[in-house]
Amino acid sequence: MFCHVLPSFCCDWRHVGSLELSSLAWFKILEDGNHMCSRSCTCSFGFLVMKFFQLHTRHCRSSEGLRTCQIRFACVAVAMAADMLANTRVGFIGAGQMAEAIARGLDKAGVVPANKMCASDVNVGRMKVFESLGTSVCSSNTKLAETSNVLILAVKPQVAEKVVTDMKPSLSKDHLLVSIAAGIPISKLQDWAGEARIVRVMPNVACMVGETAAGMSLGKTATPADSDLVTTMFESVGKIHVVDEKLLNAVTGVSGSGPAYIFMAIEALADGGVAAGLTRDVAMSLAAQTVLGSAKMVLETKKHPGELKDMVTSPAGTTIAGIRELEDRGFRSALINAVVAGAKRGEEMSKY
Ligand SMILES: NC(=O)C1=CN([C@@H]2O[C@H](COP(=O)(O)OP(=O)(O)OC[C@H]3O[C@@H](n4cnc5c(N)ncnc54)[C@H](OP(=O)(O)O)[C@@H]3O)[C@@H](O)[C@H]2O)C=CC1
Ligand SMILES: O=C(O)[C@@H]1CCC=N1
Repeated sequence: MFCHVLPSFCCDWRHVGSLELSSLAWFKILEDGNHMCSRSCTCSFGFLVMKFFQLHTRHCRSSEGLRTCQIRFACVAVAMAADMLANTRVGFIGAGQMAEAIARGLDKAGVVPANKMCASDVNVGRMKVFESLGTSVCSSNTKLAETSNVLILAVKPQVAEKVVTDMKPSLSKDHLLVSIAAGIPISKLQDWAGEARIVRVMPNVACMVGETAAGMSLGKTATPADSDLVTTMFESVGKIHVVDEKLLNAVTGVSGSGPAYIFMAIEALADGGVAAGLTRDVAMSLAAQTVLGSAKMVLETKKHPGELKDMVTSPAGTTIAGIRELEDRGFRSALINAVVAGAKRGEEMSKY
């Protein structure tokens, strides 16, 4: 069955921009896939499995054939993803809030276990935090480059140039540098880093709970396999979209900075609840759960938020009274302006 399916399958797989493999490697993966399936069924590479399922559906006419092939492709997907991640050693340059959020998320998802991550930071306290996660720590960024093939640049943008240029002699084309620094263009990162392959990602802090919203753009020498690896890593802690690099500042405005706006909204909703007589605990729980439920409704129903808002709004009822207040005070306009201001600030930062 594989002999029948494989040629067009390989073709499709390449078409979606994945690993380039010789046919021998493919057969090894197929064999390993069968072996791994029995012991790795719980592997969290659902998106890869789905890709394989979708691609394969075109090749199977009978439901029995489809089922058998789906199982085999699932095995292949698991084997490929495991193979890709097996050689990945993630090093965090800067062990601050975002590095911790990503490290915790990757470890929790089982995609990169803590013992395959390392961090370096000028702040000893932050290194201790990473040690407590079970990762190793390095005494310098240069040492980090010696032990890690995927480096996540997680220092503040203001120090990024010095940090990366200091590391340049220890970077080679075998390193993938994933920068999460706001506003720093790939062209500058490439100049500072020399031969390392560059991917720029704008995630948000919700990596920590597996619900990040991220955008990414690839540098010129980054490969489809790099794209797959970064996608796998960030899909294990949320959602990631590939965007044109010029739109990454817009991503920063919406979802990079967005959690801060939503935290403020939750705090303000809870304050309102307290003002109306609720205890702080109950008000906070109601406010946070309301944001969670509303976001889920947008994502799961795929209905326009305006339509969902109308579902809540009874004629002459309580909600329209509240909406009128918000409209009077420019609620929507304030959010739109906040996103645009964040994006504009990202553009300014890219010019330093
Ligand atoms: N916070 C967020 O929600 C998001 C942040 N980002 C981006 O992520 C990056 C990190 O942000 P964040 O985690 O908030 O920042 P943090 O300040 O929490 O983390 C940066 C860490 O890097 C350390 N550091 C400073 N200089 C060096 C150096 N030379 N070598 C190694 N480590 C060093 C800092 O130490 P010290 O404090 O002592 O200087 C600090 O511990 C930024 O570029 C930001 O734009 C992207 C998306 C979201
Ligand atoms: O405020 C900042 O600059 C960073 C980037 C996105 C979120 N925090």
